[in-house]
Amino acid sequence: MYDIRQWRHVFKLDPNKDISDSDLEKICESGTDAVMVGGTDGVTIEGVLDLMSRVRRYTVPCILEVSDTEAITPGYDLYFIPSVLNSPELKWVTGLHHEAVKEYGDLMDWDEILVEGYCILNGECKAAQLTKANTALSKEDVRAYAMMAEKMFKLPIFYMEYSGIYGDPELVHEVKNTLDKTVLFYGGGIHTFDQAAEMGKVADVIVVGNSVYENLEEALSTVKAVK
Ligand SMILES: CC(C)=CCC/C(C)=C/CC/C(C)=C/CC/C(C)=C/CC/C(C)=C/CC/C(C)=C/CC/C(C)=C/COP(=O)(O)OP(=O)(O)O
Ligand SMILES: O=P(O)(O)OC[C@@H](O)CO
Ligand SMILES: [Mg+2]
Repeated sequence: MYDIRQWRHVFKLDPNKDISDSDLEKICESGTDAVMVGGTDGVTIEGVLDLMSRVRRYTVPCILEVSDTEAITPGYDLYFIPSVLNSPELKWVTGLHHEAVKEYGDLMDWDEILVEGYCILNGECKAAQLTKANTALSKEDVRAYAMMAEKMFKLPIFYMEYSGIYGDPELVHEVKNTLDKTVLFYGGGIHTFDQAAEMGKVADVIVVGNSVYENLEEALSTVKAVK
């Protein structure tokens, strides 16, 4: 139904932040491949439902990136489920997932669910703090997580998460060369056309989050940089 291997660009909206109708229209009509709803903190069912109903006015695919079992609702096109491969706490790798599948497993349409193998690389970001991710990683460490995601666990997505800071395009390039089928998502610190173009050359899909709330016109320019 949705072929993420064709995607190049995703906007990530935070249910914990306000966005006006006119800004949301620009985002949804920008030519991005999808709008993903997700955040680390303050993710409530009200926020998730509000963004879903407002993004639904447009034809752009709408994804919920699940970070809290209390804030899941039917009605999204796809559900992305993060599993933080470099967290030492089982809870963030398979623990919460086990609880959620116990509760919703029989109701779930598994064709709508894609697991993201997360590798968090900015130790200062909220997701790293929450999951106590080990971000002191060498190139070999990151490549090994990518290989595990693809070859061992057959995950559809490997997500290099720098949330809040611009990452290392050379490392992203190395990881891209490690992957064959698994789609490489890059997210973090993309604000400008040039940054999007640079990361877009090495990652399959770039994710643009916070800059939407900081400088929307520049954020919109990132779509044209990769498409
Ligand atoms: C009928 C019905 C309800 C259907 C739906 C079925 C369905 C989809 C069920 C889900 C089943 C399932 C397996 C759920 C998993 C549950 C879960 C809670 C998993 C844990 C996820 C996880 C590891 C979270 C940790 C944090 C994380 C990695 C978040 C990702 C998003 C992220 C990094 C955002 C950036 O953060 P932000 O808040 O924007 O940070 P700043 O403010 O600093 O920018
Ligand atoms: O907010 P930014 O830094 O753009 O990061 C995007 C996304 O990877 C966050 O999960
Ligand atoms: Mg954010």
